[in-house]
Amino acid sequence: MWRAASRLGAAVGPGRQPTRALAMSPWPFSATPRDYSVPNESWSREMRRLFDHYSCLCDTEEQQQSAGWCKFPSYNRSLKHAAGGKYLSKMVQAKARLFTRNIEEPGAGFEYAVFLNKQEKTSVTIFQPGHLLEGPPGHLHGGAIATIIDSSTGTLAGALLGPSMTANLNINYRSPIPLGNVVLIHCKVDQTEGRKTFMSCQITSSDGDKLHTEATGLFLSINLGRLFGA
Ligand SMILES: CCCCC/C=C\C/C=C\C/C=C\C/C=C\CCCC(=O)SCCNC(=O)CCNC(=O)[C@H](O)C(C)(C)COP(=O)(O)OP(=O)(O)OC[C@H]1O[C@@H](n2cnc3c(N)ncnc32)[C@H](O)[C@@H]1OP(=O)(O)O
Repeated sequence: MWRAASRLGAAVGPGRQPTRALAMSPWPFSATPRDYSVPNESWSREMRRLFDHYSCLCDTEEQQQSAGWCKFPSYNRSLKHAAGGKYLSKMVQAKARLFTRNIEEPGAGFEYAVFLNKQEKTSVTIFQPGHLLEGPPGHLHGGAIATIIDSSTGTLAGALLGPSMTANLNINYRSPIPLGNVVLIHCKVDQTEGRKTFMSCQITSSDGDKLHTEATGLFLSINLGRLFGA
């Protein structure tokens, strides 16, 4: 991992602090990673209500201990996820952006926040799909549904196992999702076998009454260095 990072020209390694190095860097980038999964002006009342509800479950250290919930930060680059929010390098993939965070207009694309319960190996994503994600008239594109499922299950797999990749995803689309409607994406780990983690996922309306989508997926933990040819 360290070897792969140094191949990227990163100022990381045992005993080295990339964020501090960045603070002294001449590059015009922020050293503080922006968390995109926080309320903005496009969030509906329902989206904010759900955000507050899950945030309350993980408000204090004490509550985190008992309930096991925490909000997972969401950056706009997967390299930052891999490095715990820090920049690994300014030079590599400078234009690369995480697919779900590359529409800049608030509310136009994927507005979401992931809450994890590591003890129970579950997560809930609150998701408000924007108007640029249209498939059937007025409704969410099936590929966008697959994307948010992949991101939600992938985040849970990544948080529990470290770097991992989707090997398989099976999706049953049960009822269309209207654009702008807030939905919940419930993910859980069904089974772990060595490097393999089998997950399942359901998308429901925010009151839980309507089932929109069901999915299962297989994630394989990987050596991140392999992605960079190490
Ligand atoms: C991406 C890393 C980022 C790091 C992140 C760190 C923390 C994460 C935290 C937050 C993340 C934030 C956001 C997350 C957002 C999005 C997540 C998106 C994830 C993706 O969007 S990711 C892109 C799509 N994804 C691919 O692009 C994969 C292409 N693919 C491959 O790279 C290889 O294919 C790989 C690595 C999957 C396996 O390769 P490999 O060489 O390591 O393993 P191998 O083939 O030997 O298989 C070992 C055992 O798994 C079984 N097996 C394999 N594949 C199977 C299948 N499909 N069905 C059933 N069983 C299967 C074999 O049968 C064998 O089983 P057995 O051991 O029993 O014989």
